[in-house]
Amino acid sequence: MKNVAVDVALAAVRQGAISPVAEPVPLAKAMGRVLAEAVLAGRDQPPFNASAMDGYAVRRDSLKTKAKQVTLHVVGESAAGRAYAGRVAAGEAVRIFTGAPVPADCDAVVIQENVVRQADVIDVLPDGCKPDGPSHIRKAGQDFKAGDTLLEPGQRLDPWRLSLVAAAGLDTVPVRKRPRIAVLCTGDELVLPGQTPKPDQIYESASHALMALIKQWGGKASYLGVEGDDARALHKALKKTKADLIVTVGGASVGDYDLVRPALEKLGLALDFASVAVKPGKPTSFGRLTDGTRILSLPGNPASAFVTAQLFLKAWIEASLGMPETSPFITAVTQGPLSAAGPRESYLRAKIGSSLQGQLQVTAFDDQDSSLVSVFARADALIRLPANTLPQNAGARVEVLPLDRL
Ligand SMILES: Nc1nc2c(c(=O)[nH]1)N[C@H]1C(S)=C(S)[C@@H](COP(=O)(O)OP(=O)(O)OC[C@H]3O[C@@H](n4cnc5c(N)ncnc54)[C@H](O)[C@@H]3O)O[C@H]1N2
Ligand code: MOO
Repeated sequence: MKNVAVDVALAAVRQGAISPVAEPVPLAKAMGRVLAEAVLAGRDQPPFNASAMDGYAVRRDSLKTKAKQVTLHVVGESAAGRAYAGRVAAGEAVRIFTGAPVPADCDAVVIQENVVRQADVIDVLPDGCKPDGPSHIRKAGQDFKAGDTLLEPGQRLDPWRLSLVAAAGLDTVPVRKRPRIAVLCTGDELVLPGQTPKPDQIYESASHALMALIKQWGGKASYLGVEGDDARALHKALKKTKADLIVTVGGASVGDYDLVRPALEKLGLALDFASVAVKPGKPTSFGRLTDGTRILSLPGNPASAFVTAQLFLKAWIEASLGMPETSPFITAVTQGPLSAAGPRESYLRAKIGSSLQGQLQVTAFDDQDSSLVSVFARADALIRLPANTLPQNAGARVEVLPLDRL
């Protein structure tokens, strides 16, 4: 397959994912990891009828009266973690606190604001005696019930899902192993930040973003550094790398110094596709080496590398973690006119906002050159224009891919 459409490339990348492997991790280290198994509830939550307020647990029929207020005897106390185990008869009450088990005989809690207490006697004021008033009781299992599936395999653990795992009582979670991804940059013109560039050199700026994105998306990133435009050195660096996926950056196009492909071919590269009809990012390729290592070659222009990473690297990682395929797109209205797309599916760096009417709006940056690092640093979304999209007027609805900004 030579030059393929984005959806064809995406299908090939997902097809080329590695098989997910499970490993247990402590809950404290599970943030961002993807579940290998469903999380089931072992017991009801709450496990007992619990008071939602501080006050007095009573039998509702004790509150039925024609008088203005009811007098009850306080026979005990139920605190969170220290239940009252005795019986409660009509005319009796138990002092109770938020989160404490409601005694078996009681079916309502009168909040303490509606009570006047003297020693072991309470007078329930009229506001506390309403027969159809709230019970202030959280029923056992209101949150979830024993046996419920709380989380599905393939779901990523975020702070709120971690809380749910903790509420189910698990201290260890079965998650999918993070695929190992090595990033190699190429080009004689590149020096590392902190080094002194010659007048014809620039700083290597793509790998830091790619490594951070790999980690955010669930991979284990390692940096192979920068190799110059030297076929033998490239071959050597690639040959000794142990990874599930090697991401190369730069040297992917058709110039005399685009030496990544020949170096990979010496290692038995079999390509699924050699380039993609996408702008930016055309010189993106994917395949595997004889030893099974997957190869994703991204173009060197930073914006091209970041757009193709967003599309293909993310999809590969998610498929290798066994995550379900979901569409990342939302719809918004373009604030300005947009030029025609041309024969490649196009991704414009853009900023999302909202109008006074609450409509989601998106504004493409004027300069869409694929070398621009500064524009990506300001963008929070990509506008997707299918191949051959005609010029769009301001106000047209467009598909938008929000970036995973922190
Ligand atoms: N005659 C043609 N020329 C080009 C074509 C083409 O089809 N025919 N394609 C163009 C397109 S599209 C792109 S995108 C670029 C990509 O080329 P490469 O992947 O070979 O990338 P390089 O030439 O190595 O670098 C391009 C550009 O990016 C800078 N770069 C590279 N790596 C980094 C890095 N890690 N950090 C910062 N900047 C980096 C590099 O200095 C170049 O300026 O090819 C077009 N040419
Ligand atoms: O595809 Mo290149 O990435 O257009 O600049």
